Amino acid sequence: MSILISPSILNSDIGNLAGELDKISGADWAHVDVMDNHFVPNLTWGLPVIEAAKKYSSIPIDAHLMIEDPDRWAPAYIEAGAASATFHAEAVKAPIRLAREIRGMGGRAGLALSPATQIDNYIDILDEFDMVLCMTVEPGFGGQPFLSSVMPKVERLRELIDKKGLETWIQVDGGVSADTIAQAAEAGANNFVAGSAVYKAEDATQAVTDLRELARKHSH
Ligand SMILES: O=C(CO)[C@H](O)[C@H](O)COP(=O)(O)O
Ligand SMILES: [Co+2]
Repeated sequence: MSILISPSILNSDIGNLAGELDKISGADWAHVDVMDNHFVPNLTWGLPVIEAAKKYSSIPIDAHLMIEDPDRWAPAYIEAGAASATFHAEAVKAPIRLAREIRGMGGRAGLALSPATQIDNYIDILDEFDMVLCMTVEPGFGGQPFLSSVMPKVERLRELIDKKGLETWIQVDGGVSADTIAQAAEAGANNFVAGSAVYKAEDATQAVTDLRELARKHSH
């Protein structure tokens, strides 16, 4: 399974969106965190930023929707230009219907699990999703420490996906850095979101290269 690096623009200089996206042109995806101040206690941005990112960069956009009522809003993110829309298990009402709608529009459908949410309810419907996002911080803010306690869930998910012969990506998001990416790769994640570790680095482009190398070295 390919290793994918998806820098989060959460802590980038959003006033210079085009330049900030340019710094990560060597990455695979640009992770855009949408927060509504209801699902999480923080407010970021919505559809216009997806449209702008699409306009100013050719990197595929990975929309992480930390919002209430994703059933209503997620398709609009694909319509706005995101290649992938990830909605939270804790917020969605009809995950199968929503995933099918996203896929029907040509997008990738992602299911996000907050740290305390288990995968048991989704095991039989894993094939409905292109990606499962295992949050390694409580959603809402960048710069929080990585929760190693989520790794057994990643390991179990990797086993289930492989046993079923699926191509579903496992994404980890939150506190991923040069110090923590190895554990996530060893547990079986293949898609790594890194916000602070990229945008607070002196050289964001180099940080992406370094993270990719570490993830490759530790994945199996
Ligand atoms: O979804 C998120 C927070 O809810 C962010 O994607 C995540 O926190 C990235 O930032 P950092 O790498 O600094 O943790
Ligand atoms: Co995110």
